[in-house]
Amino acid sequence: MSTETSIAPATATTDAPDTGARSPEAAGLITDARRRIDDLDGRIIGLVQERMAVSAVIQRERLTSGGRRVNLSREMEILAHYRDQLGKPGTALAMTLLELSRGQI
Ligand SMILES: O=C(O)C(=O)C[C@]1(C(=O)O)C=C[C@@H](O)C=C1
Repeated sequence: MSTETSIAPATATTDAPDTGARSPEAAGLITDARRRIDDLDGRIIGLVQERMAVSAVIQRERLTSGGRRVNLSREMEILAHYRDQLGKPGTALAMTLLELSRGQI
C-alpha cells in the first residue's frame, strides 16, 4: 500500500474544525474569524478578572472603613451605562459582572 492512499488530503475543509461552511473559502474565513473571537474572548475574560480585582479593593476599603459592601446607587449607574450602550441585554451583562465582582445579594 502506498502512503498516498492512507493520508487524507490537506484541504481547507478537511483541516478546519467544523465550521458549517459549504466551501473551502468560507471555511477559511470562518476559521480566521473564530481565531479573532477566541482572542477577544480571552481579552474580555482578562478584563473581567481585572474588574473583579479592582472592585474587591473598593469593597474591602469601604468595609474596613465601616461602610457596607454594596452601594446600590453606584450599581444603578453601572446598569444604566450598560443598558445605554448595549440595550436590554446590556443590563443582564452588567448584572452578571456585578455578581462576579461582589457576589450575590
Ligand atoms: O463602585 C463601587 O463602589 C464598588 O463597590 C464596585 C461595585 C462594582 O463591582 O462595580 C461593586 C459593588 C457595589 O455594590 C457597586 C459597584
